[in-house]
Amino acid sequence: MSVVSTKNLSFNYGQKSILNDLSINFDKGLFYSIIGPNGSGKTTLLKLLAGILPSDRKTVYLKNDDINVIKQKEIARRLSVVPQITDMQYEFSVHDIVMMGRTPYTSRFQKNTDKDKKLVNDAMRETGVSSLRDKKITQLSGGELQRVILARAIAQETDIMLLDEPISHLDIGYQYEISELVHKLCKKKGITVINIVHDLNIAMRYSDKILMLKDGYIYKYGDPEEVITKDTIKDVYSIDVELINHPIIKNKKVIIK
Ligand SMILES: Nc1ncnc2c1ncn2[C@@H]1O[C@H](COP(=O)(O)OP(=O)(O)OP(=O)(O)O)[C@@H](O)[C@H]1O
Repeated sequence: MSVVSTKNLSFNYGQKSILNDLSINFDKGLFYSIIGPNGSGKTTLLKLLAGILPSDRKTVYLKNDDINVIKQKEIARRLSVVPQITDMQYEFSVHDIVMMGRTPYTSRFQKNTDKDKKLVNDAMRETGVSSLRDKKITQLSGGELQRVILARAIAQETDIMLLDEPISHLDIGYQYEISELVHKLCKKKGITVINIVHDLNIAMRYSDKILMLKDGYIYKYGDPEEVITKDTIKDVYSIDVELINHPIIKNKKVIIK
């Protein structure tokens, strides 16, 4: 069953057409990657799926509900977002930010429950930010901030997680750890992950399905090895690659020639 879907979704910024007639279903518990060149519409699509950008009626659905008729707080109980750029101007602590993941479940003056505290501590531990607990959010490195924002999304306990290049600022160790963690959340908790990623090898390794965008159109959609081929990469990114079998990992590796 689809937990998120689009039906003939199009989007313009002013006169400029950004997305064209996208119809796609995202099913429960699968790991989806969205790939495509800079400016192909990936972030725009993610924002429409999250209800951050307004969509036309009956073009974006969470289960069977048109996202336009779902209240913001209810959307936040169903879907969490790890955005590309998080502009942190306020002097919140890391712990405060992760606790904000619990906001969809609490009323204004309600105190945090034991469950809230446990979920927040667990999420901070899983993302390796427990030692930063009392640090100001404005004093973090790009990679630390990315992990804190992921912790907030985990604490939000949603069935759907949308991530916009969540590993772009991470060192190679954390790139691997965070990718593994998000994959584990998907497979163990049945969370549907929709992940924008530039690294084709990461996409190949973790995805159940890949959506490849070009100029706001779905260029190709399917299993990783159907989508990432010499021909599609040449056509979409204008580069020559080889796909080779790796002796240890089961997925093919993309090598630039
Ligand atoms: N607020 C905005 N106003 C006008 N045009 C915008 C706005 N945001 C994005 N665009 C344009 O929409 C197009 C798609 O942008 P989008 O951010 O969705 O691409 P992307 O595939 O995520 O790119 P990247 O890989 O660089 O992050 C681009 O041409 C961009 O310049």
